[in-house]
Amino acid sequence: MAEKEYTYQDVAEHNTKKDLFMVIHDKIYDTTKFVDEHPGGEEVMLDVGGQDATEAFEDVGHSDEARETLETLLVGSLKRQPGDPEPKASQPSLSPSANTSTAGLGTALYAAVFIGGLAAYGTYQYMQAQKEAQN
Ligand code: HEM
Repeated sequence: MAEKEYTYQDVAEHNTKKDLFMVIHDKIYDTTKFVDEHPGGEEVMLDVGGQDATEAFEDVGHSDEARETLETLLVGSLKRQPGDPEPKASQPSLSPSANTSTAGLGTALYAAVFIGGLAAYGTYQYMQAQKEAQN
């Protein structure tokens, strides 16, 4: 069966108890049949009906069993359109600025070690010179 593609607009139309879709990790799930069986209650399901439920689903820390159930409800994948919200990632994404500052720290560390080395070398040279002056 070819995977059907839905836009956020398509999913948003399925937001009632009788017709309930949700987006989790950019996949579309038809949770209509499951909503009554949900151990976490129907209320929370209806809250995110027709929307991206990735964060809500992941925040609970659902079991592997819950994830297996989820897979049986798969009906398609999300067709992202310009202007749609970014994928909701549960893991913190590294922003470019965070990367730069980490790189900056590395460079500073190398610089510190290098300067330390120079100072030690300088001291050594100085002591050698002192020794020779004594002879
Ligand atoms: C189709 C999607 C979902 C499936 C298949 C699912 C399945 C389950 C299952 C099997 C449990 C029992 C505990 C476990 O095995 O982890 C559970 C508990 C729970 N779920 Fe979901 N769930 C879904 C979506 C959601 C969403 C979107 C929310 C929140 C907005 C939610 C909130 C909860 C909560 C709060 C519990 C804990 C209930 C308790 O411990 O008393 N679930 N879910």
